[in-house]
Amino acid sequence: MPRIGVLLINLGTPDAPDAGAVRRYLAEFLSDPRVVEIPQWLWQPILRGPILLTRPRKSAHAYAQVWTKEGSPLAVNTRDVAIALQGRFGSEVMIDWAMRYGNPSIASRLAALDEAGCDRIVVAPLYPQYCGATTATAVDCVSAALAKMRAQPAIRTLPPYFDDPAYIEALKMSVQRQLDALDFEPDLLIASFHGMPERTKTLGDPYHEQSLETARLLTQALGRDVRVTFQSRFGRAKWLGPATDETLKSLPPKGVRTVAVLTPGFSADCLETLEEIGIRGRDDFLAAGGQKFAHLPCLNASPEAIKLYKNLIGRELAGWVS
Ligand SMILES: C=CC1=C(C)c2cc3[nH]c(cc4nc(cc5[nH]c(cc1n2)c(C)c5CCC(=O)O)C(CCC(=O)O)=C4C)c(C)c3C=C
Ligand SMILES: [Fe+2]
Ligand SMILES: [Fe+2]
Repeated sequence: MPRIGVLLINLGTPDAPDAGAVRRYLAEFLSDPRVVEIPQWLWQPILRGPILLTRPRKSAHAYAQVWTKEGSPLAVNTRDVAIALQGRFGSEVMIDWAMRYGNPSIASRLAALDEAGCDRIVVAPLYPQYCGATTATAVDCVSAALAKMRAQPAIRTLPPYFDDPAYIEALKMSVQRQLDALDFEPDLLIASFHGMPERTKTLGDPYHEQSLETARLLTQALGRDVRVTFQSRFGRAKWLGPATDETLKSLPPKGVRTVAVLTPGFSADCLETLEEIGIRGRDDFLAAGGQKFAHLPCLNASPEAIKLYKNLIGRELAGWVS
């Protein structure tokens, strides 16, 4: 019987690409005070009113464009990482996966690991850069589930790995492999990270700094420039910039005709990479006069990714496995 569990956690996704499922998902996600840091008495009427009345239909349309036969890309890619990683560990270690919002929930997979006899668990939020809205809320959710258990497992959490040489190496290998497969040499390589409200930086969130450091190390490793941008702006507040969409539109008039965009802050391809970058980003760039556009896939369950996670998680298992 396995005694050690590993729970890979990713952000979350709707159960289906329809407005009802997207509404349920967005209601849970956007009610998290770690994600929208506005007092709930003020925010809930806005969320339950204009946002949940209009956004689900628009988002469902976007999800439908990237949905796969097996389900949401984020869930499928995260599941595939868990399956591939299980093959790299012995039967003493049980690898499972969960979504912070939606299904499979963190509480349900922790319960499954507990039932399988795991009394030691490594919690691995699959976010290279720490952010209150991603890493912290995943750990909060684990803690909330543990708070309901009489006999708790021992817990270790995977630290952010934004500057880990193993992560930079995985990104470098993956980017080089994908650039080699293109039929063009891009004038510019862009690293697009998910955005955050700018004030979270002043409040002490290290996300911005860690994203810039990842890009700096990747620039060094690749020996070529990497332009940093931030995507997926939400709401009216000022977000981190420069914005990916505005940057893509501004480049062709400046003579940049071909680009390749990577999304190194996302461990798995999802709506934000496949639709926002792969479809809308491409359209924006070509409409502005660009000639060739490539969206480079995330690490997903690639050999580079599995080698990386084996290494990162293996370190957390020190003293727990022989
Ligand atoms: C205030 C709103 C949002 C913050 C803050 C935010 C931070 C944040 N998000 C990710 C990663 C992902 N976000 C995804 C989808 C998504 N994000 C927001 C809003 C905020 N994100 C919304 C409303 C949505 C849903 C889709 C939409 O309606 O536009 C996803 C993809 C989910 C999927 O199902 O594919 C990911 C992944 C990070 C890393 C981050 C902070 C660093
Ligand atoms: Fe997001
Ligand atoms: Fe988006």
